[in-house]
Amino acid sequence: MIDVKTVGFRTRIKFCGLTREQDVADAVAAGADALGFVLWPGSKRCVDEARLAALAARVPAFVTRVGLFVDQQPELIARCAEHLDLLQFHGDETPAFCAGFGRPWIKALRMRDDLDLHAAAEAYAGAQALLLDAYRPGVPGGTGETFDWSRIPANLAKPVILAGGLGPDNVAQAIERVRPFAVDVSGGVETAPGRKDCGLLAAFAAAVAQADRSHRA
Ligand SMILES: O=C(O)c1ccccc1N[C@@H]1O[C@H](COP(=O)(O)O)[C@@H](O)[C@H]1O
Repeated sequence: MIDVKTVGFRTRIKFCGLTREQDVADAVAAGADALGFVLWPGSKRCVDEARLAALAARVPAFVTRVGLFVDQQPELIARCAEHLDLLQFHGDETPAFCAGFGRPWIKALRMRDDLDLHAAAEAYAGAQALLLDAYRPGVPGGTGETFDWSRIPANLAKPVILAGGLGPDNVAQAIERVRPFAVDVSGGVETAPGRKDCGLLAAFAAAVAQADRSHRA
């Protein structure tokens, strides 16, 4: 397991749900480590394969291109993977399904009351990390809601990507409480679904950097 308390550690940032070239540029300028593209048609942030290709081509080296899927056809995922560095599975995909595309992957888990995180970490042992998001029945993600961060055990066997209702105003508190490997945000840096705001992207990244500095002090 990664020791996030190591001197020099910095909390990684994933901005998710990008749909516009300018937002890609703004997110990279703000200091993004990863950019997420939603391929699930049920989302207002969904991009089709052509848009994915166009946006992914704008992402510079050393910034990870992440594709988000919710229980989708393997043929679509395989085609999209050509433009992606990492796959994010946000539905009920099995570990075997997630591992079937020859790409690194992460598994999103929605924090339902009965979720056993240790068991999930064991089941999804092949994942690069677990992304933890709020649970709302019938909605696979992107709810803009937080969850009880104290439910995340410190000794989980996988790196944690904390998501769900984060924004410039609460991300520092979230980092202080959880010490995740990375934070993931969509709605908290938008003016409308799929439309990121340059100022909010920068404010979010600044809040993460400030939280990291406070931790080291
Ligand atoms: O963003 C979406 O529309 C979406 C749809 C379906 C599954 C996941 C989705 N987004 C993911 O949810 C987290 C949390 O979103 P928010 O910050 O609370 O708005 C987001 O980071 C995406 O990874």
